[in-house]
Amino acid sequence: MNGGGRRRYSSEQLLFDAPANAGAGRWAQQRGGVRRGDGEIFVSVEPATPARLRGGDGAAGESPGQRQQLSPGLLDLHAFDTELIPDFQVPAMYDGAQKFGYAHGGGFDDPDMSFAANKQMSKSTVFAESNYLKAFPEKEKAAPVAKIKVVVRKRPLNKKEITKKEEDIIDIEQRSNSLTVHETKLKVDLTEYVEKHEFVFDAVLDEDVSNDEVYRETVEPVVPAIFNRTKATCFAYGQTGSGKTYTMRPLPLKASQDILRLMHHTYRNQGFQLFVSFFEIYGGKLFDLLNDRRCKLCMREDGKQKVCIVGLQEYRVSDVETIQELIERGSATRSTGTTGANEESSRSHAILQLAIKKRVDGNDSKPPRPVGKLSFIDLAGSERGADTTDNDKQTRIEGAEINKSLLALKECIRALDNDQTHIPFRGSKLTEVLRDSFIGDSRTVMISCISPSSGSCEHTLNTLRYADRVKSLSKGGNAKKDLPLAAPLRESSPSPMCSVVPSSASDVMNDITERSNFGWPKQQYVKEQPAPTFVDRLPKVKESVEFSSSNGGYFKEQRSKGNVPPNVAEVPDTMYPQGRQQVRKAKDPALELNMRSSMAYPTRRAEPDEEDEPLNDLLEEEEDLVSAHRKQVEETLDILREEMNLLGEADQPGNQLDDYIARLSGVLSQKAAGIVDLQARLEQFQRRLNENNVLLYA
Ligand SMILES: Nc1ncnc2c1ncn2[C@@H]1O[C@H](COP(=O)(O)OP(=O)(O)OP(=O)(O)O)[C@@H](O)[C@H]1O
Repeated sequence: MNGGGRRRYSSEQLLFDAPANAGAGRWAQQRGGVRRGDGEIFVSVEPATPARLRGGDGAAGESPGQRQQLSPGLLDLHAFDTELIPDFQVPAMYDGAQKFGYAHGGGFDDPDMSFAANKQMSKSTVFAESNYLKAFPEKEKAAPVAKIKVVVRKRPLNKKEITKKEEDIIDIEQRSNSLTVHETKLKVDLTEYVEKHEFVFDAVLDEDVSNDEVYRETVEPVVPAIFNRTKATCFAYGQTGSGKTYTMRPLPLKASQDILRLMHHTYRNQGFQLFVSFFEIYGGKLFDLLNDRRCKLCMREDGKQKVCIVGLQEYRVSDVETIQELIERGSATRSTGTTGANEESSRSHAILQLAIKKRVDGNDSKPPRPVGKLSFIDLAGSERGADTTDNDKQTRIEGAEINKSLLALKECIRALDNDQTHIPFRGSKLTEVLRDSFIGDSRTVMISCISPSSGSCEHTLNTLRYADRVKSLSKGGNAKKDLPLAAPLRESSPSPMCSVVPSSASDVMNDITERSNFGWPKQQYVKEQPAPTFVDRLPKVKESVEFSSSNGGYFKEQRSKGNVPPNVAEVPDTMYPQGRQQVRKAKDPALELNMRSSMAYPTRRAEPDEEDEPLNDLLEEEEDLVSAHRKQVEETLDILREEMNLLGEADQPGNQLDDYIARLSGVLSQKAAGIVDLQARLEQFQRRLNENNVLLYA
């Protein structure tokens, strides 16, 4: 499809390209001050005004057809024509958004680095941007659109992290789309060393990149495609507080502006219409955020296994102001809570969909035909699973549910990765709802949000590994994997990243990648390197410790190799390859001292007895965890058998629906309980490792 060795997807080979994760964010934080009257059908006609949004009298000039644009409460998520279309060249939106009014740092961007929680999009900006419609250039250029694009965005250190003197451990190399995580680790003898993890993605965005730039890098290129029957999905994934909501919040509005611009210019008089819906998945249930979560939505499958959301309201919109008000209203209704890392953390997955439909035969009385769709998903935080053991019951239930959907997402990704014909979309509400967005002609943009702080290192690595896995989907599984850096760095030329084949997404999106410098010359874009205050290039020493990446038997393995306790803490020479000076920022002398001391090589030989006691405990706990895992796998197999029987019986004529529902419900609860239990054990073990200052590969 996209050439360059990219995997081809057909409607049989269901595509699920997104990794997932979760977040809490609010696309807009405050109520927009505009409410729809109870039970009223909201119709927006152009140009809509807030008064109309209140559902008051129909505006002059509306046609009767326009006044009945609320969809009939049954949104067929699969109503799109899934016939595959060849790769197409879609028209680019326009030449440089800045030219038409997207000023840097203005509009919906948030230049405030102090992390103010509630940020409002300025009304004046919105109204001003409506005027861009008039300025839309006739000239268009063709731009290929990658099937999957994985972008990483690093946020700045926040006040709390700065106060705690946490280090920024992420180096971003925008020119090569690579980033490096510097992880401080402890050997089993408690000596420290720094391990580098390098990743390459389709784009990496550092803390200075604005939301406008994020939009241009991620969603803008796919917008024109949805006029060509494409379903595009944009996800934010990352740990709590990593910036998912901050990143996602402005995107739908910016996309709506571009969609309207295309509707009013390129596709003028072609009968296209734009519809907005906004719902959340909370506790495994669906709620309409544009209906004040008043009633629970039902997801149904029709005879053709198409998923429909019964009761979800869709609003036809034709101006930016109305869309903004709807987004604000939905965002304000969204479920949020507090986590350790984020005071206003999303508890739900929020899904905002912009659907393009077309009038049938220019006739307003017939329901318009779905053409394409753009979905924005702000997922709940990826480590919310930790809450399952630490918090109150409600939080634990939320955590379990979030875990379930994230696990289901992973399962879908794994299944796609293995070219399985059956993709387990039914694993969670989230994957069920998203199913149609990943089959047929789809485009997926995943934005992995990461925190720069040393305290978040483990979560950051998890997020990046997840992103890496998704990226590998887009290129037939040969993505550069996150490696402990030993062999590849030693064997490769001075700059290991040079040896990395660019991702196929990058191949396909050459001109977009060119624009990853966001429209201005690369030179300008690259941050000026501060004068190095500390160069942590290590002396070349012989690597003597091998690390096992397998979870089971790490300690045993170390012991059998005689590495416990190790004689001398040696640092693999490959961690900081010669020929490439790793410049890191030492923020103050104390920190510099710290960094230096973390590089020191203690030579004290630990007494075996000193080391053995905690180690034996850990060994025992490790064994317990592995046994529990084994037991869980066995139980899962039993459950699977039970499910197969259940399905077999369900296919028999005259089967009892009640019995089926009850048994299925039991099976699912059992499954979920097993996973939650194992997760709790795993977290307990991780905590113990941390208490003992032992860090392992994730
Ligand atoms: N790139 C950024 N620049 C400045 N501030 C940011 C950036 N990213 C995030 N923030 C700030 O960090 C805080 C947490 O961000 P946000 O709520 O988006 O995280 P989240 O990933 O959605 O968290 P959760 O999963 O808990 O909902 C917010 O106050 C936000 O304003």
